[in-house]
Amino acid sequence: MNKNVVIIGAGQTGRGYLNRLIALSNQKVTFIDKDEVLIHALNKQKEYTIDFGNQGRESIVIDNFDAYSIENPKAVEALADATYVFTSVGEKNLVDLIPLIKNSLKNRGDNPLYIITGENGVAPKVKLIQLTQDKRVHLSESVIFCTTITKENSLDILSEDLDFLPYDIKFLPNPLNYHGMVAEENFKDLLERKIYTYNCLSACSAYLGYVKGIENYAQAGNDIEVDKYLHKIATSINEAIAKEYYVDIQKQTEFSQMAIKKFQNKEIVDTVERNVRDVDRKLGDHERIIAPLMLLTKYHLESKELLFVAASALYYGIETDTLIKDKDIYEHYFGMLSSSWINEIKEDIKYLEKHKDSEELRLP
Ligand SMILES: NC(=O)c1ccc[n+]([C@@H]2O[C@H](COP(=O)([O-])OP(=O)(O)OC[C@H]3O[C@@H](n4cnc5c(N)ncnc54)[C@H](O)[C@@H]3O)[C@@H](O)[C@H]2O)c1
Ligand SMILES: O=P(O)(O)OC[C@@H](O)[C@@H](O)[C@H](O)[C@H](O)CO
Repeated sequence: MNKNVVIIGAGQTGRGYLNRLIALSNQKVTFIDKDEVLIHALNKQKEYTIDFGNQGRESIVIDNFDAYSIENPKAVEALADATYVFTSVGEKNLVDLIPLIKNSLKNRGDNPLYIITGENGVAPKVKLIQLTQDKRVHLSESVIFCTTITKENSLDILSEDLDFLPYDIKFLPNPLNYHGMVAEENFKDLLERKIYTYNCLSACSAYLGYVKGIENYAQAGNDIEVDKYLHKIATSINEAIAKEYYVDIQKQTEFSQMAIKKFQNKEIVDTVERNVRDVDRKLGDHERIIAPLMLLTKYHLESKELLFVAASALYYGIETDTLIKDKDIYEHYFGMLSSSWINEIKEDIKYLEKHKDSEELRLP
């Protein structure tokens, strides 16, 4: 395939996952990133390796790329020549890409530009919507199921062994003929279901792991109490999600079981720290904790365990000073929930504060 491909964001997903699928299709790629140190390292080393730990898959050496910092005029040139631009910068950073992409449109011919987001979030492309004022620009989305983790002080990546990238075909004229990329017709539902199942359960392991003082992510997921919470929460949210998205309950249960299995897999050496990051985003109304709680409300269900996860996330935010400054943080983050649920969260916070110094926190 001779289409030019750019990946904005040469981090864990951009470098370790999106480009793996593209490199395995023998396609060249241009990375663009704001991190000058990372770009310098990519240009100096000219290759990096993706390892799969003990999952039984051979490592892959990746050397199919050029790499430019956003300040380099060659970044704009590469964008002007690109047919496909994948992003993997974090949903909240997408708006920052608008000036760069707009700039590249000035040097572009009539050819269409297809931007495919590779971000967690239920509608990440909305952040780029103003680009579609230019009729050449088309926005699509993909959903990232694969976990990729940077190795310390290295370009190399440790990855889950999964080459499966569903993407929204509705906004593209042709399928993406790259390894592992799968056209999805009913994409919006899949993306929401993924965030409310996988990322909800991921947040459960992560924030419960945090309050229990566990640093290794799979260890957190395998903790006896956390495991019990994960299964109870899955049972409640599955019922609501199956109803909301008209999915067979058995199919949704299997979906959540795959998520729990993945987050408990000790071969994927991930950290609680990576999974708790950006708590302000993760506590958003359409995100992994509040949206499933709202679905529970809609279908007259409840989960004390998920409320405790919400409290643990807030507690993490308070402790790390990473919440939005608001005089009423309960109203700010939980204003959509019923007052009785907000009161439960407040009680949970008191419990967490009371047991702050205990050797090992027991989940209530
Ligand atoms: N790592 C995973 O396992 C995983 C799994 C599922 C989804 N995701 C999603 O993938 C996306 C990327 O996550 P990641 O883990 O690769 O993060 P990361 O921090 O490893 O990489 C993000 C990269 O984007 C770059 N960046 C940020 N803002 C930029 C800007 N304005 N212009 C250019 N470059 C910019 C950063 O410098 C960094 O190199 C996120 O939306 C995340 O939710 C990641
Ligand atoms: O990448 P974030 O910060 O949105 O979320 C952290 C994890 O939930 C996430 O990376 C998952 O591991 C991933 O989405 C795979 O399901």
